[in-house]
Amino acid sequence: MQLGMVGLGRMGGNIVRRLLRNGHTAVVFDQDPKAVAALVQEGAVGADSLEDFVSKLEVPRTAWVMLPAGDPTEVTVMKIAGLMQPDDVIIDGGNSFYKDDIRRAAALNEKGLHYVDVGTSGGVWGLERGYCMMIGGHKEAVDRLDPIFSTLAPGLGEVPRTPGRDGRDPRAEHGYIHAGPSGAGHFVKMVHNGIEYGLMQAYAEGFDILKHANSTELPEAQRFDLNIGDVAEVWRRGSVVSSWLLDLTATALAGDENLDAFSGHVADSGEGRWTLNAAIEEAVPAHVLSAALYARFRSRQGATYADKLLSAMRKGFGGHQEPK
Ligand SMILES: O=C(O)[C@H](O)[C@@H](O)[C@H](O)[C@H](O)COP(=O)(O)O
Repeated sequence: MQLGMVGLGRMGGNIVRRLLRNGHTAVVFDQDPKAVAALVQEGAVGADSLEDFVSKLEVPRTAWVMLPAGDPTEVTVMKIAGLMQPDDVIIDGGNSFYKDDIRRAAALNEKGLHYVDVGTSGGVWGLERGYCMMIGGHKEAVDRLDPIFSTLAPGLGEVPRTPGRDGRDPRAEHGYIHAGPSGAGHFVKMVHNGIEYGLMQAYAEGFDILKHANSTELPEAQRFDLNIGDVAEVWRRGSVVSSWLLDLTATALAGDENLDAFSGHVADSGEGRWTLNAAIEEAVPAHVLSAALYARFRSRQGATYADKLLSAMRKGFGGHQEPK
């Protein structure tokens, strides 16, 4: 099947590669002509503008937009929509806010176009391992795109089948779901990323405690000089907390246990905040996910104003002096 791809960064470029390697064809466009040229070398058809891109797509057209969420995606989706014909499909595969999907889908549906939101997980490993996809949109469009999704997905692989799933939608165990109408795909991906923050924070805090087990604050007999790289490694083997995030942790610690290459400043691109907004709108308690998001904010500050205020209060009621 032919797919058009706009945005040939780490995700878009590798999605096209995985499709080309598995017998599909692709038309590609990026602001950077070098990114286009690289994929043309690998068998894609290149385009030098969005107009050229749309003109090279087979009817009914399928254009996947893989750009940063917000303005870049909004502007590109709307521009492509203006160039397309009824029954064509635009896929937003980035990490868009689900309410933007709902709005965009309604605007595109008025023109007879389909809008499909695809939450895509797998990062730079997706080319080889496949991408986990959470899809929202009209059944007709999602079903039409099945050859693309089934190729991009990891497939059954070596993951043992879940007992009791016989007779259920087989797409889930192949690594993709049609979650519901427009926005549902990115809604599920948003919560996935909220959980990602919480899991990452849990590992980070646990390893911090292990790393400081030799603290001079502790009685000497209770100090442990632990090899935390080995702890990460052993937990990968049969422990309850084994996971891919732990695998990545073990790899990082095997490279440099002190993590000197990192400043400790941790960014966030929106999904964790949106997950908490959803929790508030649903009145669902989300203690861990909130704490994980705030830990990221905290990582970007030294001593905060709040910390100084805590010191001021301790000094006030107890005469405790904190060194400046
Ligand atoms: O599932 C994934 O493959 C990742 O979650 C991916 O989507 C991306 O790496 C995150 O968006 C980073 O999110 P933060 O910048 O918010 O950590």
